[in-house]
Amino acid sequence: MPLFNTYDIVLAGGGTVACIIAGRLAQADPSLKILIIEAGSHSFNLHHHVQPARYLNSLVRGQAVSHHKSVPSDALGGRSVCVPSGRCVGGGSAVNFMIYNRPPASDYDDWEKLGNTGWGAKSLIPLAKKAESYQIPTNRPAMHGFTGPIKISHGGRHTNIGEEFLETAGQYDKDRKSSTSADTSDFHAVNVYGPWHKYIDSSTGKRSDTAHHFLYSLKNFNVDPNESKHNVHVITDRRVVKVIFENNRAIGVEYVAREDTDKESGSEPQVAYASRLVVLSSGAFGSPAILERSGIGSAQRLADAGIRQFVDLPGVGENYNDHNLCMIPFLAAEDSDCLDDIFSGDEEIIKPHLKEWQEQGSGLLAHNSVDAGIKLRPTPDNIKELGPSFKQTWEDFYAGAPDKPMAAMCVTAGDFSNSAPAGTKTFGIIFYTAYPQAIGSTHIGSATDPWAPLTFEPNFLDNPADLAVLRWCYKHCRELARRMKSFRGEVSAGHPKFSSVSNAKTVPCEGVKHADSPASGPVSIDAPKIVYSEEDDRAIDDYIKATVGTTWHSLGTCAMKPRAAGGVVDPRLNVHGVENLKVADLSIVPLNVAANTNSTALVVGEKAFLLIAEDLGISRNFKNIARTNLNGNRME
Ligand SMILES: Cc1cc2nc3c(=O)[nH]c(=O)nc-3n(C[C@H](O)[C@H](O)[C@H](O)COP(=O)(O)OP(=O)(O)OC[C@H]3O[C@@H](n4cnc5c(N)ncnc54)[C@H](O)[C@@H]3O)c2cc1C
Repeated sequence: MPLFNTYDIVLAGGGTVACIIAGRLAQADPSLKILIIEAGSHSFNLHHHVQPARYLNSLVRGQAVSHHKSVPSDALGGRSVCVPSGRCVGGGSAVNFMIYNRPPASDYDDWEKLGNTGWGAKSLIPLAKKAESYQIPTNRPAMHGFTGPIKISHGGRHTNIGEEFLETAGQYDKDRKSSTSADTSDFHAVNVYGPWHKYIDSSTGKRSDTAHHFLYSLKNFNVDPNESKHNVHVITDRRVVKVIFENNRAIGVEYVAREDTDKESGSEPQVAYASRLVVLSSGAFGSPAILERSGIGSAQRLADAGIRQFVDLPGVGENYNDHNLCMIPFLAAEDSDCLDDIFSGDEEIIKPHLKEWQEQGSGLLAHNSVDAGIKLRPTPDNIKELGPSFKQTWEDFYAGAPDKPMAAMCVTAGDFSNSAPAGTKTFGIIFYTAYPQAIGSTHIGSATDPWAPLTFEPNFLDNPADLAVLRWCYKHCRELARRMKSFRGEVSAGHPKFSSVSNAKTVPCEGVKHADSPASGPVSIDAPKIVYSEEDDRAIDDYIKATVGTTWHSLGTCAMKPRAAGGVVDPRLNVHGVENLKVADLSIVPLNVAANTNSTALVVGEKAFLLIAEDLGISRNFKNIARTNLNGNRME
C-alpha cells in the first residue's frame, strides 16, 4: 500500500510513547490512517536492539542514538556533558538499559496538584499495570499487570554480584531493609534493597520495547509502507522540521531527510497532512525544537533564532530535568558473573553466550548487568552527614514527602565507566540524584535545520544540594562494595584522587589481573567506616564535577501546566493557543520522577492513547485492548 495523501493522524517521532499511541489506536480502530515520521531507522529484529546485553553498542558506537552536547558549565569546571537520546523506531525503549523501576506514587499526585486532573497516581497506576506483563512471581499482584504487551522479568540469570550486594547491604546497613523478594517497584518502596527487574521477555530472552510489542506486532504491518497492508505507515530517517497550520489549526508537518541519508530526495522539505490530529512525540529534545521552529515559544528565543512568533509560550524548552549519575568501578573476583566480556563487543567471546540465548533465551546475553538496587532516603544521621548545603532542600522538599528518595543506587555486574584495566572482571555501583534541584533548558540552534545541534544547558550541579547527595552516595557505595565477597580492589582511575597519605586513599589494583589475593579481598562487615577529611571531601567533589553525567532521563521541556504558569500543554496534551496539536512524550512531564523513566513513558503513552481515542470518538473499543497479548506479541 503506497503512502496516503492525507492521514488521520501524523506522529512526529516514532519513539517509546509514539509506538504505544499508534499501536493502541490501530488496534482500537483499524480504519485509522496513521503516519509516523521518525528521525532514526527501523529496529525490527536487529540483534543490537533485541539482544539485551548489547545495549552499550548504541551508546559506544553511536548506533540509534542522538548525542546532545551541552554548553560548558562552570559548576562542572568548564566541562560539557553529552546526553544521548534514542533515535530509532522504539526510541529510548529500543536502546535503553532495560532497568524496570517505577516512581513513588506521590510523584504523579504532584502532577495532578498542578491542575492536571486525571494525571494522579489513582488514574495512572492502572495504566502502568495495563502496559505490562509482570513475569516475576509475586505475592502482591495488585501492584502489577499480567496481560500487557511489555514483559518484565529478571532476565536470563541471577548474578552472584547482585546476590552479594543484597546480602552485604542486609548485614551492613542496619538503617534499611534488604530482601531478595522485595518489590522495589511497587510505587511505594523506599529504603529497601531488593532485586531490580528488567524489560526483558523471560520466554525469549529478548528486549521488551514498545516498537516490537505495540507496532511491529500489528497484524499485516510491514516496515516498508509500500508493501504494507496496514493503515499504520512509518517513514524513517526523516526529521520533522515544523508544524503546518491553517489559521490556528495544525494540518500537517514539514519534514526532511538528512542529505547523507537519502541522496535521491536530498534535504528538500516534504509535507505530510493530517486531517484530524498532529501529535509531536519527538522526546524531550525533539518536541520543543519542533514547536520553536513552528514559531511557538518565547519571544526572545524565537527572535534570536530569526523566527516570527506565532504563539507566545515561554515555557517551551525550559524545565529540562534529568538525574545526575556517577558510576564507580571495582575489581571483582575471577569467579564473578560479570558482563565485561560481552560489553567488550568481541564476537568470539560473545559466541557461547549467543548460543545459549538463541537456544534457550537465557544466560548473560539476556541480561543488563543490573540485578539489585535501592532508592535511598536519608536517616537523621545521614542528613547531618549531608551537611548544610542539603539542609534547606531537605526541609523544603523531602521532610513532608515520606515516599520520596534522595537517590537511587544499583550494582552492575560489569563496569561500563571504561576505567578498568582491559581483561579484568569488574563490578560497578551506580547512583543518581532522584530529584536534582538544578533545572535546565534546551532550545534550537537553527531556525530551519532539524539536524543542527541544540543550545542545551542542563545545569548539572548548579545547586550545591545535588553535589552533597552524590558525595554522600560515593561514600556509602564504597562501604558496601568493599564488604562484598567478590571485592578485589578499587579501580583508582574511576575514583577521586585522594592524597597518598589520606586515610581514604583507594585500595590499589592497577596492573593486577584477576586480583584474587587475600590482601585485596573484602573487609569484614563490622570494619570501621572510612573517615574522610575536608581535603578528601574536596577530592570527591572534584571527581564528581569531572565525571558526573546523564542518567539518560531527559524530560519536562513541554511541561503540562497552565499557560500562565509557563505550561506548554494542557491536561489533554493540547498545545496551548492552537488547535489539533498535541505533545505526547516525556517532554510533557511537569515535575521529575524518582525512577528510571521508561515506566513513566509507558504511562504517558497509555494515557495519551486514551485521550486521543476520546477526542476521536473511538472510546467504545477500549475494553478489548487489555485482554490481548497474554503470551504472544501479535495484537490482532
Ligand atoms: C541510553 C539510554 C538508557 C536508558 N536506560 C533506561 C533504563 O534502563 N530504564 C528506564 O526506565 N529508562 C531508561 N532510559 C530512559 C527511557 O528510555 C526514556 O525516558 C524514554 O524512552 C523516553 O521516551 P519518549 O517517548 O519521551 O522519547 P523517545 O523514546 O526518545 O522518542 C523520541 C523519538 O523521536 C525521534 N525524533 C526526535 N526528533 C525528531 C524529529 N524532529 N522528527 C522525527 N523524529 C524525531 C527520536 O529519534 C526518537 O525516536 C534510557 C534512555 C537512554 C537514551
